[in-house]
Amino acid sequence: MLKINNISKSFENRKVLKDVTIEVKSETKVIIGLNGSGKSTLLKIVAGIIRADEGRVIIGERDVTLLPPEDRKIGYVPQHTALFNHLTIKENITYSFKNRRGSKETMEKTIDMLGLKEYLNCKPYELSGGYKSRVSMARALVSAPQVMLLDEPLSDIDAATKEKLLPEFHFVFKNIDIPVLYVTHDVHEAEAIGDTFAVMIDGKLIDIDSASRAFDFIKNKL
Ligand SMILES: Nc1ncnc2c1ncn2[C@@H]1O[C@H](COP(=O)(O)OP(=O)(O)OP(=O)(O)O)[C@@H](O)[C@H]1O
Repeated sequence: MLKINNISKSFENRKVLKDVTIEVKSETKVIIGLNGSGKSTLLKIVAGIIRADEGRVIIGERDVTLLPPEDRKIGYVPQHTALFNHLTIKENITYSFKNRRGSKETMEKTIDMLGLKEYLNCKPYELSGGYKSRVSMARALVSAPQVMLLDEPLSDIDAATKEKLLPEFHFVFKNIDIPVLYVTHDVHEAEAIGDTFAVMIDGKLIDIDSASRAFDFIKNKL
């Protein structure tokens, strides 16, 4: 279980997260929101990249609020993630594996689930955008995280490739059976990947019962 309790954050005296509280069980919770509503800031706080002004982040029984990113056991796929072009796909994936936990078995399972076996000796520039997304996902998964965070991981991907990837990612999330927090502004993507949904409006997070209600909610609040 991931618990985000009463998180607030200001930048230059402007409050961008306002008392955000959310619980994510072993499920994929999608946060839908407009540009600038605070989604990436929330993920970065959970990942430990930036510090909240107030509030706590709890993973299972561990309060990780003050821990550095590498001690949180979190897999994080940032927006516009970059791969190392001079390294092979295998080296890109094992790069984080070498520095963290995770077993050879987890690595092989991840590579298998994401259909990357035959590309291990390629360089990133030889792969399509869709396959690069699979590699970014694999890189986050090989260290056997207790929570996965994904910040618009398919924002650079064309619609047809997205159609193909979403069910595959859905399968991966079901298989790893940990809390997954997935950020997007695309309602169709949210529906395809999510078990539960929340909408971020101007720094406030509200649980909603279906992705299709997100924009009604946003319009009513604007
Ligand atoms: N380091 C920073 N310094 C100052 N302001 C920031 C910083 N990071 C984010 N902001 C501001 O905080 C607000 C929320 O940004 P955030 O990136 O979290 O939104 P978002 O919902 O992820 O949007 P997008 O979909 O465009 O990525 C924005 O107004 C942004 O300009």
